[in-house]
Amino acid sequence: MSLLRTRGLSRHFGGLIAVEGVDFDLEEGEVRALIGPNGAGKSTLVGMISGRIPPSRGTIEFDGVEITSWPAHKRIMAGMSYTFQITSVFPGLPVRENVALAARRRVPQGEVTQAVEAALARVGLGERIDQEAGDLSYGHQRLLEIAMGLVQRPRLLILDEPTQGLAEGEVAQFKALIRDLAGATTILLIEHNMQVVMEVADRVSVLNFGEMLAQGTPEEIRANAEVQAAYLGGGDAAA
Ligand SMILES: Nc1ncnc2c1ncn2[C@@H]1O[C@H](COP(=O)(O)OP(=O)(O)OP(=O)(O)O)[C@@H](O)[C@H]1O
Repeated sequence: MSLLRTRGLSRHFGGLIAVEGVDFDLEEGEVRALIGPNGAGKSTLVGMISGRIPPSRGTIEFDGVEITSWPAHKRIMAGMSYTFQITSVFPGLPVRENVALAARRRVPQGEVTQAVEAALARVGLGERIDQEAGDLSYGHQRLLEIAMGLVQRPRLLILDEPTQGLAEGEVAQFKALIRDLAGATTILLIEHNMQVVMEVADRVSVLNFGEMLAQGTPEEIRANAEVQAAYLGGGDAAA
């Protein structure tokens, strides 16, 4: 059974069709990359999956339960974790406190300290646990965000452009982390860096103008003529 399943999922903003009729299935334990040109609808799609954006039409099931109208916090409780672009980091609080706050909803009180330390060690920030989050480099703040997702022990971890702004060494660390998590945690990754996609994803889904253009292994996607025309051939993401 799929862990996540959408049927006919659509979102319109006034007359603009951001996402249209998307049927999307994620199998338990897989690493899936979601790619597509700028404005293709990737953030809108994961916004609907994570409960931040209400769909105009369609349904979402998580672990066999229809969750289409559930608020975001209820989805987190059910094991869905969504990390994006630093906005959830409190710069004035120590790294440890940031992760502990993220742990609150999912981790029993007595296990929080250990869970926080384990999550930070996993992303390579173990030695920075007592620093103020605002003093971390941009790349380390991105890794902190991932730790804040991981500490929730998610069944589905959704990462929105996790390598954006990371230094080369941090990207390598990120790839190793995803390989380490693969199998135990289902991962959905919005990613522009094609090298990362090719190296870590089991399967790739391509959105174009709000519709699912293609899905397949990284090799199949790389060889797909339609995808090349829409995406890989043209813009900066081909690198
Ligand atoms: N709140 C909104 N109001 C109006 N239009 C929106 C809104 N959010 C997104 N859109 C539009 O919907 C379309 C899809 O946007 P979305 O951000 O989902 O694409 P994306 O694939 O994530 O792009 P990027 O790679 O640039 O982040 C775009 O045309 C965008 O301008």
